[in-house]
Amino acid sequence: MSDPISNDVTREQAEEAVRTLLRWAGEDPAREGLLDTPKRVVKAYRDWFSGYGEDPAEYLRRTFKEVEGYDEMVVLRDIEFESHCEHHMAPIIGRAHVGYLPTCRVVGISKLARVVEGYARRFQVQEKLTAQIAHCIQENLQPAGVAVVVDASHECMTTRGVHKRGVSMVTSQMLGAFRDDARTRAEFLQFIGIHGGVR
Ligand SMILES: Nc1nc2c(ncn2[C@@H]2O[C@H](COP(=O)(O)OP(=O)(O)OP(=O)(O)O)[C@@H](O)[C@H]2O)c(=O)[nH]1
Ligand SMILES: [Zn+2]
Repeated sequence: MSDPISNDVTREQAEEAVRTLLRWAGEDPAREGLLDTPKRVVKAYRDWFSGYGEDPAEYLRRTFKEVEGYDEMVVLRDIEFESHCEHHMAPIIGRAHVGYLPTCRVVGISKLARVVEGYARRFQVQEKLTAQIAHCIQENLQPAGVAVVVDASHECMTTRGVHKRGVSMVTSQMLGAFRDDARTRAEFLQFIGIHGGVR
């Protein structure tokens, strides 16, 4: 399998960079317990950052004709994800809630979770992640509206820096009917368990 994230960087160069960081932190990369660490880290990066090798729009190509008689919103809530913040390369762990108002086509529900994964497995800023998910669905499914709420904890805030545990960041991107119609938005927020801003 070709390396989806390295571009012109070889696996050997990536492993050497890990050895450099280990040395910089005060370790001896030749120590027995660390010998395979660069290889493991590069493998972990392939997993965490596999989103660079994906086009999330592809997941939305396969649609079904709207289910007869159903013309209300579809909501997928509590989609767990792991991402990494682009400022500190520290984990962002949270949940995304995605809703849309189909016009004539619906998508297999797993595909909404795949879109979340495709963008989460990159270096991210939460606001950008939220907007990318919403715009991808809007552009590719052309529904009457899309709503995305992301609720996540940033390890750059919990394990370092300001050290605030239990803090989560909530972002939302509302498009179309969810933006224009307060009742549609309220219904979505009720579905995902947010009432008047309090979960
Ligand atoms: N808006 C936003 N901020 C983020 C996100 N992830 C991390 N940050 C913040 O990015 C900021 C980077 O600030 P800097 O002052 O450049 O970095 P720093 O010195 O490491 O800051 P501290 O975290 O306060 O120690 C920090 O306030 C982080 O909390 C995100 O997804 N969205
Ligand atoms: Zn950070």
